[in-house]
Amino acid sequence: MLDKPRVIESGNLGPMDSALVPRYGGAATFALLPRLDEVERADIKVVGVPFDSGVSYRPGARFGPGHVRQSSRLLRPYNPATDTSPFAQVQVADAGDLAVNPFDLDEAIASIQVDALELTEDGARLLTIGGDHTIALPLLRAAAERAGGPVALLHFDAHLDTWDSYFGAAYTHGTPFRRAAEEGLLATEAACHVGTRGPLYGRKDLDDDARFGFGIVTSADVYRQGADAVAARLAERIGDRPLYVSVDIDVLDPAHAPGTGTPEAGGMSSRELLEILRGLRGANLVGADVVEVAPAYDHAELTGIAAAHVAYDLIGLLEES
Ligand SMILES: N=C(N)NCCCC(=O)O
Ligand SMILES: [Zn+2]
Ligand SMILES: [Zn+2]
Repeated sequence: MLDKPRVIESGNLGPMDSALVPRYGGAATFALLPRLDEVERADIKVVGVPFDSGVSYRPGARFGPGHVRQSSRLLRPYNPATDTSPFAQVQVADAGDLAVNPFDLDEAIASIQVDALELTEDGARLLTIGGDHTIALPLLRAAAERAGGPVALLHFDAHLDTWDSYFGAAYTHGTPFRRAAEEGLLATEAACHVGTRGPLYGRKDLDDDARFGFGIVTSADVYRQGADAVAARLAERIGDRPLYVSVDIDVLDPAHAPGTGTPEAGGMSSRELLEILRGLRGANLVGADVVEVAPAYDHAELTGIAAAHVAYDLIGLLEES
């Protein structure tokens, strides 16, 4: 059967209809959505960046996009938490994976930026699946260019990722937000890390981070204050600025997301992360990524499923922006 029945709402081509086609068969697109070449145009494009040449510990996030797509087969079209059907009001499509050079980091970063600009030329917004966190830098460059200036940033991560360099290298998965701040891509008064925890190299890491203007909501803050209060504070800080959201899946506790490259104990639950995202409804989201899914360390698709659900809620936020 070549022409598979799809859910169609408001003229938008949605996921394959899992009541009529086995959702576990055939090649996976994100949430079984149509490929970009199957639609005339798309308002939101899901794109994979299979790249992990910037990692400082376990490799494997290059397999993240394929794994998250596989883990997204069970997503359904209606999200009761927000009373919305994220694929109904706008056209969402899977743009496949970027062809990124694994042997030349500079070329990879440059090409991700070019491709992100090309994919958003028609006004579409991107939900990117990584890939290691290095890719957030070119994605932020493209987002700031499209927004016409610095963007607000919510960075969900166990790590600050504002370190300066590793082995003398300036472009790594531990440094993208320092580079972004140096390049003036961020409205740093509206930039915040959420979910940070774990040992640092020294007190200086926090001082440097504060000097760039980032706010910090630690994993312990989320635990003590709760998701709703944290989301309200973040929403206030962001205001109506164009917002980019970057989710490093290691923001979740290793119990919720074991399949990642630099795991740290004491993290948020998937429920807390999803509830914070839902508390951001009304924000002016211009782009988002979910990165650092390394399937070789995943069990029972825990990490892939968490990443797929986070991406699904991010699409809901993009759709409403
Ligand atoms: N972006 C992620 N996932 N990790 C950064 C860890 C940097 C380090 O090795 O200290
Ligand atoms: Zn991290
Ligand atoms: Zn990170």
